[in-house]
Amino acid sequence: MSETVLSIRNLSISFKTSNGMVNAIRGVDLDLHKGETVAIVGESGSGKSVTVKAIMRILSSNQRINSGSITFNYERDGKRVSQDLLKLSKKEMRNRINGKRIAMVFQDPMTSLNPTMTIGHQIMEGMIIHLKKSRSEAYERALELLTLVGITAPEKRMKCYPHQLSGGMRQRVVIAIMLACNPEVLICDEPTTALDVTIQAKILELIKDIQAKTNISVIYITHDLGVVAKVADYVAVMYAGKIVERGSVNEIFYDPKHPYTWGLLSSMPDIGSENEKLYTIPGSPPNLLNKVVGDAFAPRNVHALNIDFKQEPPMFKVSDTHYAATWLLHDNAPRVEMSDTLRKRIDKVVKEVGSEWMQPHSYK
Ligand SMILES: Nc1ncnc2c1ncn2[C@@H]1O[C@H](COP(=O)(O)OP(=O)(O)OP(=O)(O)O)[C@@H](O)[C@H]1O
Repeated sequence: MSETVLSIRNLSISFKTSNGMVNAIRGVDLDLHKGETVAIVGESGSGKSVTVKAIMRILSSNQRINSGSITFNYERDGKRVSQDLLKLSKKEMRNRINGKRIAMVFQDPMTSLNPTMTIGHQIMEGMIIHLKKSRSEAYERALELLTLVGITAPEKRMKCYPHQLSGGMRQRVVIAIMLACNPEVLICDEPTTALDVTIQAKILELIKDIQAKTNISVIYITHDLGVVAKVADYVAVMYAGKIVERGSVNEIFYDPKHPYTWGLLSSMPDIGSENEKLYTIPGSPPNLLNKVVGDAFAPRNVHALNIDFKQEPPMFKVSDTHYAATWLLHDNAPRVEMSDTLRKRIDKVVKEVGSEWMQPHSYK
């Protein structure tokens, strides 16, 4: 397996609110390796955005980091250094990390673009400030980046303002801006949801393409398991502020172990045929203002065991790369498998999505 670029350990984060403390992240562990894509999936409110915003240290001021570390291994002055990002000051984060070594693409490209500046200026700015490039060097590189992200007539586009471009083009420009400083990690927070399906597919292809060319590591946040299937090497499934299952994309799609993952896969729209009623997981996630006892998913889990209501399950090892936090994996638990209906639905989507992502994983 390739070098670990980012390693999150035991991360717990709460938010102070007028109703009390919201325990948004409860002991997250996550690794990102060089050149690989980890997708974080889960329902709304499961803690995906808080996790990546913690990496960038851009959480709101009511945040409290209760425990944990976020170790980033990166290149500085020609040497590999290891740094706990939680120990850096905001200023050090701004000068050394954000935008330069870790870049983030948000759902709405307009949040990252300045409407009053030409896109050329915006792509060149980071290179001039962070990489100390001359204007002409930055200009040449900006043209290359626009070409890399699939924008034709780049000289002409450099002079455009964001409002003169379509949504898909703006997202491409944001990706070009994010790549300008050659970051080692790119974080994409549902960057395609605001776009139509064809453009979505093109942006996903673009991110994969860039990864193949630059060996950048990517964290991809999404609700959409279809997207995961297309972009990810590894998947982390989040529920109520915890990662409840993680594994390679094949392990998560072919051999999911956590009943929550079964639920997510069953509710994946791509799987249901037109006649089939789309499945939704019954109930709703717990209120994180309250202390969670046992397995947070237990009240929604038809396969719940008595222990689920009393004790939190540890991460059980399924393979070197596959772990799941469900008591169903305990030796003494009854044997429960995903339903036949789900198995059939997964097989169907595998056929639909097809292609190389369902081939055995080869580690880079
Ligand atoms: N500033 C904040 N103050 C209080 N609670 C917050 C704050 N930011 C996030 N939370 C809470 O933290 C939890 C996790 O939120 P997060 O945005 O990470 O979810 P998510 O999985 O990214 O959801 P979505 O898919 O809807 O973006 C939620 O319960 C949310 O209400």
